[in-house]
Amino acid sequence: MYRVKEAFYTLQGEGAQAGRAAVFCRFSKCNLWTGREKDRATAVCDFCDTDFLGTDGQNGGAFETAEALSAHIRRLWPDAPGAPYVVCTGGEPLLQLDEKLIDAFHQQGFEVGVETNGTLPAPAGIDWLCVSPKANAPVVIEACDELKLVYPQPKAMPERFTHINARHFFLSPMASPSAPDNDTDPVKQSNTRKATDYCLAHPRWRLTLQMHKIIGID
Ligand SMILES: C[S@@+](CC[C@H](N)C(=O)[O-])C[C@H]1O[C@@H](n2cnc3c(N)ncnc32)[C@H](O)[C@@H]1O
Ligand SMILES: Nc1nc2[nH]cc(C(=O)O)c2c(=O)[nH]1
Ligand code: SF4
Ligand SMILES: [Mg+2]
Repeated sequence: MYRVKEAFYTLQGEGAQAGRAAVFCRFSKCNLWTGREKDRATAVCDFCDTDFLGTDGQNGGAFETAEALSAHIRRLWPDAPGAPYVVCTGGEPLLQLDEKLIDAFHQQGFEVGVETNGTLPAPAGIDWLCVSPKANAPVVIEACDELKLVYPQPKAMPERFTHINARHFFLSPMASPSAPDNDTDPVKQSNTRKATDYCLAHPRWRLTLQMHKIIGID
């Protein structure tokens, strides 16, 4: 059984695939926060900008089989040329994503991207793996396509992750959890300046912005 909070067609807003059309499959649950506001202050990850509780979002639900979920996601891809792309996110997708589901997405013609906090092993077959470490949570994934670190995190500064075998190293300025866009988020504006300064001083790192919050889409 796979539990999905929501699924929607949009542009990937972050990282090296930013601007690419994708179906986002947002899995329910996370291992670093319950998703309840009352628990945020004591959570390992306390800045999450996402509601991943339950299965009640748009196109959400509980799916008995990998075939059922992959067919559901396929229906959200347009009938037009261009390589179909699904981004598995959450919550923490690696609590649920298994090889069976990756195979089923491939059967439907999708390339499979994953956004993970890196604390759980990744199944084989992922086409694009993005690891985004959180506070002092141990990262067990040692190779990925992109390392996308939310900045600044006092317990997860960039130097801790440069040993990871990644094609790209990104800093993503930390947004206020509930701000709908950048214009109404002075904390994010200040964090963007800090991330910019870090990248200028450490050119291995590149700046990435949450493009969807700039252009006002999901
Ligand atoms: C909601 S998480 C879900 C996937 C996975 N649990 C993870 O943390 O990578 C999706 C992406 O949003 C980023 N994110 C979450 N809260 C954020 C915030 N307040 N500001 C900037 N990025 C944030 C995460 O770091 C991650 O790259
Ligand atoms: N457009 C858009 N791009 C994204 N990239 C990563 C996201 C996520 O929440 O995993 C995300 C998201 O929520 N929306
Ligand atoms: S950002 Fe990722 S790791 Fe942190 S609480 Fe949200 S879903 Fe979990
Ligand atoms: Mg998001």
